[in-house]
Amino acid sequence: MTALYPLALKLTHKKVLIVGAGKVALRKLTGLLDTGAEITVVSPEILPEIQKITQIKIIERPFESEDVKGFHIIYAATNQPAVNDSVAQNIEDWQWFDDTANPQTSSFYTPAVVRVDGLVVAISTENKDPVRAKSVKQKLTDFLLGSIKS
Ligand SMILES: C[C@@]1(CC(=O)O)C2=NC(=C\c3[nH]c(c(CCC(=O)O)c3CC(=O)O)Cc3[nH]c(c(CC(=O)O)c3CCC(=O)O)/C=C3\N/C(=C\2)[C@@H](CCC(=O)O)[C@]3(C)CC(=O)O)/[C@H]1CCC(=O)O
Ligand SMILES: NC(=O)c1ccc[n+]([C@@H]2O[C@H](COP(=O)([O-])OP(=O)(O)OC[C@H]3O[C@@H](n4cnc5c(N)ncnc54)[C@H](O)[C@@H]3O)[C@@H](O)[C@H]2O)c1
Repeated sequence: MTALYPLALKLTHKKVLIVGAGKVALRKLTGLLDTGAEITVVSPEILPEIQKITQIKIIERPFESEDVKGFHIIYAATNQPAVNDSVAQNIEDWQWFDDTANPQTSSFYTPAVVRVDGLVVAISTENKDPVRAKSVKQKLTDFLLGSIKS
């Protein structure tokens, strides 16, 4: 596999679309909320925790192919692989796309992120072991918090 390339992106005023509004979508949203991105969610059913978020636009219906137009970053996070695939098929070359359940069609993956004392550390397993990314995040957080105290 070719090497992945990490970036620290400024997302202020960038347009982000999340297709689906379940548990995975909520996790992506949680990571994006403080970034200044302009976030839209499209999904027929919306988790109550997502419904409560005031600074995002919610479109309460199934995905339509035109929805991806103009978005810089698009996540497919539905529980329907065929819907995620139809999002992928409408992505243009300049758009960044993450099918949260399909590395083949994705052009990036979402890392686990640690923010401690002015450091931002992103941990990726190159999509091989997300649970390991979560566990390394916890250990690194404990280590960094410990190193601040000492
Ligand atoms: C790091 C984190 C960031 C985030 O999501 O924001 C993240 N997953 C997290 C948690 C988590 N993921 C899963 C569980 C349930 C475990 C269980 O069942 O016990 C939990 C734990 C939980 O939920 O607590 C399962 C899982 N995840 C993926 C699949 C594959 C699939 O669906 O096919 C499966 C099913 C696997 C299976 O069933 O075998 C795929 C992806 N998960 C990624 C990221 C990307 C790759 C990152 C990398 O390179 O390592 C990618 C490709 C999605 C993407 O790129 O968007 C976040 C850490 C939370 C934190 O920060 O605390
Ligand atoms: N990336 C990860 O970390 C991870 C972890 C576990 C599972 N998964 C995968 O992600 C999928 C989603 O998981 P979840 O727990 O969020 O599921 P979920 O059931 O909580 O949510 C699915 C969402 O998709 C929406 N949806 C269904 N059809 C749609 C359509 N036509 N248009 C737009 N939205 C539509 C539903 O309304 C719902 O909001 C799972 O099926 C699994 O394959 C990924």
